[in-house]
Amino acid sequence: MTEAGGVLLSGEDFEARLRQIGAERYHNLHRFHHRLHSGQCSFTEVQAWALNRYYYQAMIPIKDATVLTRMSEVEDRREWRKRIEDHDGLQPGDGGIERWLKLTDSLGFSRPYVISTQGILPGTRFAVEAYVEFCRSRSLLEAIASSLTELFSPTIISERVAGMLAHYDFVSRETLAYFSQRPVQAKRDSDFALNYVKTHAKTRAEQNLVLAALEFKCSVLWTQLDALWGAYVDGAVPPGAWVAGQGSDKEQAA
Ligand SMILES: O=C(O)c1cc(C(=O)O)c2c(n1)C(=O)C(=O)c1cc(C(=O)O)[nH]c1-2
Repeated sequence: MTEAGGVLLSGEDFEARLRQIGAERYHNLHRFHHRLHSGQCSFTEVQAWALNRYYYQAMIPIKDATVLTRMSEVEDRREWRKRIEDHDGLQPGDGGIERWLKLTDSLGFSRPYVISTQGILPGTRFAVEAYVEFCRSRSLLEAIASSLTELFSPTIISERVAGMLAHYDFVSRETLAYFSQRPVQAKRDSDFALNYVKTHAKTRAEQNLVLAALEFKCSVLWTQLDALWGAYVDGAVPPGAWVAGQGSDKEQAA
């Protein structure tokens, strides 16, 4: 049947279109990730990546909390709240944000500096804020669809951990512990999100909104890496953003 936006895609074709977006646009294809995973990043570039990505990590549970408030089904909330628990942990010293801070600790940053986010790039801030705002203002279907990049994250995470362990003597399995939990969590989360969009996008127009949400999210991830490349590989650090030596434990103590 033809309707607004085209012919309704079968579940199989719809999923294939989603996977095609990942194959063409996911941030595993970005040159910054090739540089990071193949050992070509300087220590400063790895520091900049970890410092900036902290903001993404810190905002994910806030994004997920806004999505949760719009879920009217108990089963959906029960599933979705696990995402918040993964990042915030169930007690102090636990959870993904804490594990990310162990990474920034190991790279020499002081925690108050990282948590303040004062040194992050404007490009990081704008991209992450756009993601949170998208999830706040668009339909629940689009908000859930925008998390579907996680379908593709287990592969990039295994490439990243293997590559970074092989090439950088300043990282270890312990300092990369954040990533040890993510593939299982991402699989669980993306199974739920994929099933949700396949069940709830009942018209082609809705399917198109889901596809567009995934494209938008790929751009959120891509833009963050563009910002890192411009600032720390090309050397055009925007005014006010972190430069090597700032925000360190040593600076804090001085
Ligand atoms: O390491 C990565 O490349 C990567 C990618 C993504 C993603 O694809 O959005 C997430 C994560 N990691 C991640 O750790 C994470 O907690 C996460 C949550 C979400 C989301 O959209 O709700 N994506 C991602």
